[in-house]
Amino acid sequence: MMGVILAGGKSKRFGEDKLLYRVDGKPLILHTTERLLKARLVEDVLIVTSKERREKFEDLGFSVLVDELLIGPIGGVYISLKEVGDAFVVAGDMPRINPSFVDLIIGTFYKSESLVCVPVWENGYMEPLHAAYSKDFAEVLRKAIEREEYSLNQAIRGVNFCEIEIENLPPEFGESLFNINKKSDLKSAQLLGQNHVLF
Ligand SMILES: Nc1nc2c(ncn2[C@@H]2O[C@H](COP(=O)(O)OP(=O)(O)OP(=O)(O)O)[C@@H](O)[C@H]2O)c(=O)[nH]1
Ligand SMILES: [Mg+2]
Repeated sequence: MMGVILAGGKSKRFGEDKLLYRVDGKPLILHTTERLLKARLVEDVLIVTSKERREKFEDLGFSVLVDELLIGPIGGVYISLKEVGDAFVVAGDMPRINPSFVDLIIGTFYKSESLVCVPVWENGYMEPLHAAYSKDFAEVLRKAIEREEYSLNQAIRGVNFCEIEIENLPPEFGESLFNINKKSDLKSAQLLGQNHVLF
């Protein structure tokens, strides 16, 4: 299926466009896309961002879908499913994506009858920005957006979805969910990079 990378956020906590910020010699978003493309079940990737940033990502060599809504991740997921059908969606700020974990989620999705397959922590916390979505979920999202209900988590909880329990998996799969929100998160990203060999 298509890999979709959400890149329409404001990077408020980071203080400048985090997805173009260079980490280990290249923009953060390239770390995310390169890892996502290593998943066997991801055919290609697509960036979903604002009109203003379209060119910046095209210059990096990506296909770009413009998010006119900019109401948060729910809008990016909605537009992608409408445009490309089934998709594996991640946030652009996830430089430690584990391709085997992505394949596990997509494989589980294909075997299930669910509209969404999403990793879930023991405490119930869901990771909707590292999840497989059916094109049929677009209609559910359209209705939620129409009602001005912009919580992706709430929309998922309203349908038949499958949960992938993170704590039951190898610990390096959990690292896949690590994301960069503040400048200080970069330190942990680099440390992980030096100490762990994922594949
Ligand atoms: N297409 C799209 N992507 C979004 C939108 N809002 C957030 N994202 C992306 O979703 C991912 C996770 O969001 P956050 O970690 O909160 O990133 P952010 O919104 O840029 O950062 P903050 O402003 O600090 O919250 C990031 O890759 C964002 O670029 C949106 O309205 N549309
Ligand atoms: Mg984040």
